[in-house]
Amino acid sequence: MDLIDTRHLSVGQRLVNVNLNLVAGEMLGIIGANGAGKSTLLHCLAGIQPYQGNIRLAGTPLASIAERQRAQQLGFLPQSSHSAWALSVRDVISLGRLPWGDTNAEAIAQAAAAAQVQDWLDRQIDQLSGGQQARVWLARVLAGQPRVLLADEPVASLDLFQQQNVLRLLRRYAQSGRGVMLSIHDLSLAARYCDRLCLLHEGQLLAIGTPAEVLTGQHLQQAFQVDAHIDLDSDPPIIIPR
Ligand SMILES: Nc1ncnc2c1ncn2[C@@H]1O[C@H](COP(=O)(O)OP(=O)(O)OP(=O)(O)O)[C@@H](O)[C@H]1O
Repeated sequence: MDLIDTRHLSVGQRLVNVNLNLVAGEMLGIIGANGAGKSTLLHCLAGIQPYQGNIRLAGTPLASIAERQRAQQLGFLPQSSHSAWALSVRDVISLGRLPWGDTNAEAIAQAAAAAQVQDWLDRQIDQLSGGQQARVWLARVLAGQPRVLLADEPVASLDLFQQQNVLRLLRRYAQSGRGVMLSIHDLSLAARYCDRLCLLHEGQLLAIGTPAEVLTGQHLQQAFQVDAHIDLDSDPPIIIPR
């Protein structure tokens, strides 16, 4: 079943006629050069960017879904988050329950454990490092237990161990019958963890499919202007500029 499908999704020249879908159980990686339109696409799906065309959430037009229901179904982790207030980690994670109007202690504890932030619940978020804060904001989204989790570069500020931890947990999250769509610059990690990839180039969908279908020399040359060494058969996969 398609959790998300877009038809002729456009935002001026920033996103042009993008047709894609997110299937239940899958993790879909959005890749492309700086400025290719990855955040713009995620912002449209998250309901914070006006667009032309159609987006459907589990078959229902997104525009016809009440804001609260939409927030229950779709969780969004922006590229960077910060709090204007000195909130505790527990308070930040609890914000993820706002769409439900509860403080489901089990959901909050599970989210904190998954993002490995459970030891900091009583600390102030502004007294954590950048990468530590990023995991707390991820826990906030997880606490809402959305059917579709959208994440804009969720591993950009994380160390090697936490990149692996977060990508594994997002994959498990998708495999539980939900869906995850994330933008990611590290193509080797994208190939290793994503079921399918969607390659954007200058706002257009250049390719969508399995990592082997999308990560070809020709596509990477067109999208990134690099001649890349690609070895998807090695474990882990290797994609680096020559
Ligand atoms: N608020 C905005 N108003 C107008 N144009 C914008 C706005 N935000 C981004 N853009 C433009 O839209 C295009 C796509 O930007 P977007 O942020 O979606 O790219 P991206 O693929 O996420 O890039 P990056 O990898 O650098 O995060 C870029 O040309 C950018 O300059």
